[in-house]
Amino acid sequence: MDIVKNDVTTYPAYFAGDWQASESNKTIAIQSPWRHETIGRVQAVTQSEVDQVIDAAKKAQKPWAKLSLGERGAYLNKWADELDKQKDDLATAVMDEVGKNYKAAKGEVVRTINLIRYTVQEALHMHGESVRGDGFPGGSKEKLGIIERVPLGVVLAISPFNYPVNLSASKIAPALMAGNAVIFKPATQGSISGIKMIQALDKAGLPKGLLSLVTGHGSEIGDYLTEHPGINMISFTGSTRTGKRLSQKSIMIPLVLELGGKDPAIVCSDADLDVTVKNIISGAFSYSGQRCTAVKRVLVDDKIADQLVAKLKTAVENLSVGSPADNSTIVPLIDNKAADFVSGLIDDALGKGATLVTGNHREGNLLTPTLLDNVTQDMDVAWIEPFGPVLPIIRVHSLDEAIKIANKSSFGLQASVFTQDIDKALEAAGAIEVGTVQVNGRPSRGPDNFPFLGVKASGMGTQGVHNSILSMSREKLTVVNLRP
Ligand SMILES: NC(=O)C1=CN([C@@H]2O[C@H](COP(=O)(O)OP(=O)(O)OC[C@H]3O[C@@H](n4cnc5c(N)ncnc54)[C@H](OP(=O)(O)O)[C@@H]3O)[C@@H](O)[C@H]2O)C=CC1
Ligand SMILES: O=C(O)[C@H](O)COP(=O)(O)O
Repeated sequence: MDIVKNDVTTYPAYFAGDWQASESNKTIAIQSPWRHETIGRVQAVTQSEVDQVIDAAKKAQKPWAKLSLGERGAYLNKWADELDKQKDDLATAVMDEVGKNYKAAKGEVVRTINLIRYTVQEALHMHGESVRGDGFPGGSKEKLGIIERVPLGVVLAISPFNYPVNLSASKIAPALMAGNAVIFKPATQGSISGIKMIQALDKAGLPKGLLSLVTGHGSEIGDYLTEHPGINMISFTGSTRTGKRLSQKSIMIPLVLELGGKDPAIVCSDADLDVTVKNIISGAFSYSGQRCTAVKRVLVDDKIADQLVAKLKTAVENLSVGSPADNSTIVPLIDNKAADFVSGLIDDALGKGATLVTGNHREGNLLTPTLLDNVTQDMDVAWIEPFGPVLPIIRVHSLDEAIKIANKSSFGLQASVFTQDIDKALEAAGAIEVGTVQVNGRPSRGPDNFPFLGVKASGMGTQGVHNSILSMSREKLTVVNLRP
């Protein structure tokens, strides 16, 4: 029941299998970050509606969990088929709503279709185990433990703006395959893409009540959802600030938090500079740096720093800047506030003596890619996540110094090490306090069958298809006491 008025669509929320307007009679306007106009309106869902959908989810979860894995998987495969039919439309929605370039938006949708199908296959191939008691001193062989994985109940999935389709489905698909019901709260800027994605799931004929989509500002309904006693697990991706709040508000339920990052690219003196530059540039600047796994600082050995900076400068100046519809790498940031934040970090660094190599032009929320050299540890840009197209270069005297600075960050998502010496790479990988170290490659969440995790302020728990299914289920032990 999308309502179109003056060319602007008002989208309903999805309450227990029905598309409905909220009783609040309030909607939220979604502004396109690059078309600079309202592209749709979404419902501001109320607390009592949250109560109702959680109640419905609780009821629908029980029969869902009784279905066989194959039956659950059939719904999800139909969902993937529907998304495949709609992939151009969905990619356009992502591009319009969050300003991702069309090619990357389409890539996100295709990745999501593959992720859903892979999740089905992964769940089909996961199995429990059994154990006999005689492995423990005094235990007996007659005690047969059957260990199965059972669902947690109702999973709350909260996604960020920058991957509105993929980071939603990567929570919803494993939750459903593990036998849970889902309450899905998309980022407000990202809701239209989320709604379109759920319209496809609805077409797959999912049982009513099993999944609901609640739109509304996190600042208004976020705490209510998080603290709700009907929620049994939260899977969250977003900023460290919101993630910390969730971990304070939620009460004794498992959480998986994928949060911010300040991923360093450590460049040793023996690095292959062409490989290094290619990876740093795409790592730092794709989607204007609005990725948690973007390269957010370079720690380069003094001996090759001049050479590296010259090559990076040329590459940065060749990046396309402009409209997502033209497939530009550098696109307008999600809003003006985000652009103000990045500009503030650049100003702070320049005020404290950093060298502007290139960039630092701004038109509204479109910032040109900016390279800062001679960044020092007293500058905010050395430590704070910009979520924008600025790359600070910190010169170091040794790998040890690079590792020390890398580890001084409060974040611990990923790090890259560029060197042709595998022993050195492995030594560094062992010493850097992050979830993942990439040797001679840019930080990256995928491929989605890999575990994905952050430590310190970058998160808690692990995603990736297999781990997501594990995190959304628990062990259940049945002990059969056999006759001796
Ligand atoms: N490690 C990772 O995998 C990733 C990390 N990120 C990080 O996310 C950030 C950017 O994403 P962004 O969307 O701005 O992050 P936010 O933390 O602002 O928002 C993330 C989600 O949380 C919701 N939210 C806001 N307040 C609350 C609350 N009190 N309770 C519950 N939910 C709430 C938001 O809703 P609403 O939109 O309505 O405010 C949104 O759905 C960056 O720091 C980035 O590094 C992003 C992607 C991946
Ligand atoms: O939101 C993010 O930035 C992602 O989790 C990173 O995903 P990517 O490495 O595939 O871009």
